[in-house]
Formats: sequence, structure tokens, C-alpha cells
Amino acid sequence: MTGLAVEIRDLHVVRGGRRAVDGVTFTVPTGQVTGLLGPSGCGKTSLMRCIVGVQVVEGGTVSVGGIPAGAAELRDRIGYVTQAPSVYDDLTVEENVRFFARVLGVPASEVGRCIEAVDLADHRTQVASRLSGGQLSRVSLAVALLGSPDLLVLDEPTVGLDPVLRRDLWGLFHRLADAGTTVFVSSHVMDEAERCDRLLLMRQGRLLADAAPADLLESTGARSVEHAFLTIVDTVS
Ligand SMILES: Nc1ncnc2c1ncn2[C@@H]1O[C@H](COP(=O)(O)OP(=O)(O)OP(=O)(O)O)[C@@H](O)[C@H]1O
Repeated sequence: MTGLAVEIRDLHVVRGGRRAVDGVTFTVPTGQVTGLLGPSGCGKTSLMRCIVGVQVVEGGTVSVGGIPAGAAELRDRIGYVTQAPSVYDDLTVEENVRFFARVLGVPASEVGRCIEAVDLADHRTQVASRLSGGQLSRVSLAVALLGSPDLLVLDEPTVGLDPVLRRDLWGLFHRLADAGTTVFVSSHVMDEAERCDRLLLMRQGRLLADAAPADLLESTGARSVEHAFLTIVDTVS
């Protein structure tokens, strides 16, 4: 794994007549877990869609590993997990992952590793329609891990998970980052922020902060990232 850095310059996205992303500039380094945090509707998904190249961009540039986002050569180097799990209801966990492995041309020997990585080995033979929401999103994550992508873009992967699973998944994100993968994770839960190496705080389509969690706390004098967020909002408004 080599990791793919993301570079975004003055990005503008309009969705449904609204400025979903409003002049955002930042980079996502390789080998780290970068968190994109902000309230519901602030533009996180729109921004992630730009990185994977499925969003019409109004202005600005997005490059991944120095290549314009959306280029065909990036396709099998990026794993993307959306908020809506893309899983076949009538197939088991293993059948789902096996199916996508075939589609992606990934060896079948990878299937078990990816299922284990998301802690679903005990549910391997369970039909997807009988899985919980959190389990379903982990099947999508297992699919995204197939082929060991250099960049993982994960849109709120821990929604609905219990604290133990959340902790385990964050552990997995860090192990992947340590192995060189660029991990870009969104969340609207501020207490997850402290688990990131680096934080991007977003509100109403704009970037409010780009810093390591400890630096953010120090510069705002806040006790938690949630307080830091509120402090910054009060300062800019
Ligand atoms: N399919 C769509 N059509 C039109 N407008 C949309 C669409 N999806 C999102 N928007 C608008 O774009 C803006 C940003 O939404 P986006 O989904 O990027 O936010 P988000 O931070 O990911 O929210 P959440 O945490 O709730 O998923 C919102 O104002 C939303 O109303």
C-alpha cells in the first residue's frame, strides 16, 4: 500500500440550489486517519463524493495522488463506503463479499480477511436481510477493504454501532493508516474526533478548522472538541 494524498483547492459544490461546499481548501495526508466532522447537512457527504469523483463540481480542483478525482485509473485504488449500505439482501455476508471480490477481480482468498477485519466472521453465513444496520454497514466496509485500497473514504461508518465496536473499528482505521493507507472518515459525533490524527471541522459548507485534536484544544482553550467547535462558531459569527 502506498497511500494516496488528497488535495482540494477552493472547492465549490451546489446541490439542490444550496451551496453544499463553499470554497474549501485542504489536504489529506497519507498514513493518517483524518476526520471530517460537522453537523448534519454541513456538506460532508458532498465533499466525499467529490473525492471519489461522483459529484458535479461547481468550481475548484480535487486531486488524488496528483491525479484529477474521478479518473479511471483511481477507481480500484479507492474504497468508498456510503451511508446507504450497498449489500444484496438475499445473499449471506460471505456471498456478498465474494460477489464483489469477483466483480473487482480480487482473489477469493481476500474474502475471509476482509470479513474478519470488520468483526463479522461469526455472521459469515447469515443472510444480509437479517443483519442489523451496523452489521450491514460493516459488510460494506468489508467490501471496501477488498483489494487493499490506497485511499479509504468512509461516510459515517460508525453510526449505530455500540461503543465496543466503534472502538474496534477506529482501531482498524489506525492499523490501516499505519500500513500506509490514507483514511478519511466523516462523523457528526464530536466525541469521535479525539480518535483522529487530524481533524477538519466543517459547518454550512465551510471549513472552520484543520488541526490535530490536541492542537485544536490548545488553541481554543476548550475541554473537548465539541466545546472547541462551539468556541470557533461563536468567534466567526
Ligand atoms: N441529493 C441531494 N439533492 C439536493 N440537495 C442535496 C442532496 N444531498 C444533499 N443535499 C444538500 O446539500 C447540503 C449538504 O448535504 P450533505 O449530505 O453533503 O451533508 P452532510 O454533512 O453529509 O449531512 P449528514 O451528516 O446528514 O449526512 C445540504 O444542504 C443538503 O440539503
